Amino acid sequence: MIKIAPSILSADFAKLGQEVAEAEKSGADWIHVDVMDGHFVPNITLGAPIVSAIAPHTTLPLDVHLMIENPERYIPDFAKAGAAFITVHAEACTHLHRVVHMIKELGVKAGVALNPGTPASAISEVLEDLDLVLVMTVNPGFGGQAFIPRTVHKIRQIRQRLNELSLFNVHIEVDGGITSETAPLVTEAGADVLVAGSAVYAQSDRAAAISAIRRSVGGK
Ligand SMILES: O=C(CO)[C@H](O)[C@H](O)COP(=O)(O)O
Repeated sequence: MIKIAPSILSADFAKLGQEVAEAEKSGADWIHVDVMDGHFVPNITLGAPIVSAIAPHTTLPLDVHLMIENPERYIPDFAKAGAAFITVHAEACTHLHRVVHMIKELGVKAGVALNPGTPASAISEVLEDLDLVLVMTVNPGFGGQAFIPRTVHKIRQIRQRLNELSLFNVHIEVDGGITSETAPLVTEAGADVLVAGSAVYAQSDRAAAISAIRRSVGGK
């Protein structure tokens, strides 16, 4: 079953509680929260207090994507704030294995993200410890960017490796430029969680937007 995770990066920040509640009512599966620090990526968004503030407005899993340097400094705060998943970037972690285990020891599911320029091999030594691999299909930092087609082969490569290792429960999430046109390309390659920012939150009818993405991948 394909999961759709609207990214609140494209939501109205002045009414985030309502925005996450509306996404849930409109058929979303997870809520994706983009945390940016102005160092790892050239944009600043939000921190753990905002995650705490939106948590009571939804029953959906909060999928927190840390686009920050030194994520280990903030992981306990995001766990306490109610994150169901915490994803760190391979490029931001000198001690990736330690960081992944830190997330898991806090009782949170652990993900690692790869930028478009980072090969799948960057996570080969931690693959068996992960709940989720996030393949960035744009360079992180901003919503509304164009999907990078070259990232599709990496999704296929990672799904193949997960299958070889019998790791059938590890999610492959994609993020950036996901629309009804690009969603079939990534699900065919093996992605099962689709982050969609502008394709959901920039639309006036969020339920129709989520349905359109779901239909594009065969309603799976
Ligand atoms: O992580 C992100 C940007 O770094 C966002 O989640 C992503 O860009 C979603 O926006 P859109 O669907 O509009 O591309």
